[in-house]
Amino acid sequence: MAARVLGRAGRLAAVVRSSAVRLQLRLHGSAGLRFGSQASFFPPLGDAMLPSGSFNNHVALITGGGTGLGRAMTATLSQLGAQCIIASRKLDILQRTAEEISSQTGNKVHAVQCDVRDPQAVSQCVDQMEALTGLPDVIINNAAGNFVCPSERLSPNAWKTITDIVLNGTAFVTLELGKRLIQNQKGASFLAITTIYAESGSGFVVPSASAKAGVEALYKSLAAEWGRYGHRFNIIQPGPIRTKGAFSRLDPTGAFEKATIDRIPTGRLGTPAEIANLAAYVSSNYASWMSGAVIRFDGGEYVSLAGEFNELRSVTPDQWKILEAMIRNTKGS
Ligand SMILES: CC/C=C\C/C=C\C/C=C\C/C=C\C=C\C(=O)SCCNC(=O)CCNC(=O)[C@H](O)C(C)(C)COP(=O)(O)OP(=O)(O)OC[C@H]1O[C@@H](n2cnc3c(N)ncnc32)[C@H](O)[C@@H]1OP(=O)(O)O
Ligand SMILES: NC(=O)C1=CN([C@@H]2O[C@H](COP(=O)(O)OP(=O)(O)OC[C@H]3O[C@@H](n4cnc5c(N)ncnc54)[C@H](OP(=O)(O)O)[C@@H]3O)[C@@H](O)[C@H]2O)C=CC1
Repeated sequence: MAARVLGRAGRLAAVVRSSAVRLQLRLHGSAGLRFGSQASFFPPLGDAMLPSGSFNNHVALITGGGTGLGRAMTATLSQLGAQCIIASRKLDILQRTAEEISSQTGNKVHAVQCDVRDPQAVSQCVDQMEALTGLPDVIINNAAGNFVCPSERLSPNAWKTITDIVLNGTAFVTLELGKRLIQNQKGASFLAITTIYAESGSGFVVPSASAKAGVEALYKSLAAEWGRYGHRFNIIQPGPIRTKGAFSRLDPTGAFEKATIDRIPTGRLGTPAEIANLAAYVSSNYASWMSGAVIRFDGGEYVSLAGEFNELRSVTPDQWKILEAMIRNTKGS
């Protein structure tokens, strides 16, 4: 009897061992489910989520509002009734965007040239804004600079350029407006756009990771300090959303796009309209109790990268039968 049981266990172990070799070969050959196919479960919606008029009589400043995600946020706020000011270095691009959005929504978008690295330029931009619209109710710090680069190739000026735009630029805009709003006893919503690797850090984008982490510390600190002046401070950490500015500097050949999508549990990139809806909600009076929040908006990419067993997604149900048998076979060992 004992010999029969031992014989059966031995045969099972042999089957399991040979199946395990086949399984290993197949895994190394990247067999299994294609993760990207899950996108059909998560179709993006493009229309504005908040009721129309949610930003009537509101003024919004969006840095970097001429392109990419900043442009999408400006379009949504403008559609919902806000008077917007968009600010960055390239006046021609800002003016084109402002005209296009104004003509679509019927609400004025103003273009103001400003390099956020220069505190004097920021102060002049706010002067111009005060003259055009008065002080803002909504401030979105969205302007940024970035490129992939091995850290050993970074010059001091490369480091300074990125950290000046991202951390110092956000601080200059926030402090200049904060002081004037406090003086005028006017409350406002401040939103900073960071990135998921502000939390984890990331190789090859080290100046950006360091500066975005600084922006998060700045906003969490001011959420605690300036609530007494009527100011809210929140952070959105986007995952990958296709924009010319980001993709041309972070994946110039397009070689990494498929791998990026494959690791996102919702199987696709985000869209500018989706983040614009979230930014509009966070900046609106519907979110008046939200301050100090850090909202990760990445289709699940961060947790997907973090969990050390997540690669087991590529194991098929048949392969699981084998793995389970192997694990159960360890009983008593
Ligand atoms: C594996 C991933 C695969 C796929 C994913 C794809 C995409 C997205 C996924 C996630 C995104 C997550 C986060 C995104 C964060 C972002 O911020 S994206 C937004 C990017 N947008 C921009 O950067 C727009 C603005 N950028 C610019 O204007 C320029 O690129 C700038 C360089 C940042 C600034 O221009 P400026 O004219 O002021 O500066 P320069 O004089 O040209 O350069 C200053 C110094 O930097 C050095 N430099 C410039 N480029 C590089 C480079 N590519 N590599 C190394 N060094 C560089 C330059 O030489 C200067 O230094 P110096 O020579 O010592 O003087
Ligand atoms: N797209 C993505 O996948 C992700 C984006 N993000 C973040 O989203 C935000 C928007 O990025 P995205 O739209 O993709 O990229 P863009 O390159 O389109 O946007 C960056 C904007 O910043 C402005 N800008 C750059 N330098 C300065 C400066 N010195 N002064 C003022 N404005 C400046 C640029 O305008 P100009 O050249 O006219 O100055 C541009 O409009 C950024 O904060 C980025 O870090 C975060 C994670 C993922």
